[in-house]
Amino acid sequence: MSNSSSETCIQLPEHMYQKGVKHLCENGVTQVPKKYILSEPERPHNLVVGSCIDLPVIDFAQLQGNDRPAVLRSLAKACQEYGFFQLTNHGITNDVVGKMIDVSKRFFELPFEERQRYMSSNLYAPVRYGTSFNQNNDGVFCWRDFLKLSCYPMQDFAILASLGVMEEDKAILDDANQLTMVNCYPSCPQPQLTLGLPPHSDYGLLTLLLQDQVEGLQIQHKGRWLTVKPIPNSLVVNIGDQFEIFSNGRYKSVVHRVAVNSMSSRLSVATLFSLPVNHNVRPSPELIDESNPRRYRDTNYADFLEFLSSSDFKCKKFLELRKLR
Ligand SMILES: O=C(O)CCC(=O)C(=O)O
Ligand SMILES: [Fe+2]
Repeated sequence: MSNSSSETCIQLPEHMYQKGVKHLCENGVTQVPKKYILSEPERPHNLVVGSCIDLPVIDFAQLQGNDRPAVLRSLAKACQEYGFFQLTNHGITNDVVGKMIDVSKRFFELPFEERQRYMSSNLYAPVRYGTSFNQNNDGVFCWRDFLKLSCYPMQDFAILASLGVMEEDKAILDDANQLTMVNCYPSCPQPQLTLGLPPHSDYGLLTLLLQDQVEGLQIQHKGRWLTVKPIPNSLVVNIGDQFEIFSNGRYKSVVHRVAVNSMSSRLSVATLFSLPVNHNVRPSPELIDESNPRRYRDTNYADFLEFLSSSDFKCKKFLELRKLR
């Protein structure tokens, strides 16, 4: 397959892209339109040779038992080294996990006219069907459609115990926001030219990700892109920017991206847990001392949204801007 040059690649009217990738595919697009083609250095080069990793696995059932101290140590190590881990035995039954994936797939299989009812340009709409990352702003579009759902927040955070912070700091979790992004990455005729999601870190505290059995998530580790091997019925958990700040840099919000493939469509359900819009996040006082001074300035979600609408969404720039020098 050739690396299509600008002379041969297709261009469609802008309103076609705004309707989403699935809609394009349903309308018989067999080549990646120019709108989605990344510049040469930004393209995924390790689609074929990309190494697959087994992320550290945390067994949630063991966390509740006698081995808790050892499991908390493994959890801390995973958050420091990878910023990611897979969670097994999380208590959500396989039946519920299967139904979540199934109902999500069925949404994207609805006729376009049905899906379109949920489209909105308002970033705060509680239910929103959209495409790319930020379709109002993206220069190059990514090969993803999504359904965003505002949810009732979860409550239990063993991860705070792994950092060793005390009760009062758990107040950070009061009034938190929970957003669920159901991501659909349709199969792509030229996956070497585009990405399902560009390199980014997640803005919130934590992200829990349920994925089907199709590989695609890649994390940056020691300068390489590593593909996460899905474990059936498990959740991938990753540290977000707010948690990196709260932990004063002990835990890492790691850059990741999504590669697409020509064989099958991929589905993931990402639940992003973050602080309320106007709540400031700052390093926990318990994690600051003379030898480990405060490393980040106060920040909130409104700052992040402003960053998103004002500049290109690239790598870790937001977190870099919050660092104290
Ligand atoms: O689909 C995936 O595997 C990752 C999704 C993701 O990174 C996100 O929604 O922030
Ligand atoms: Fe992400």
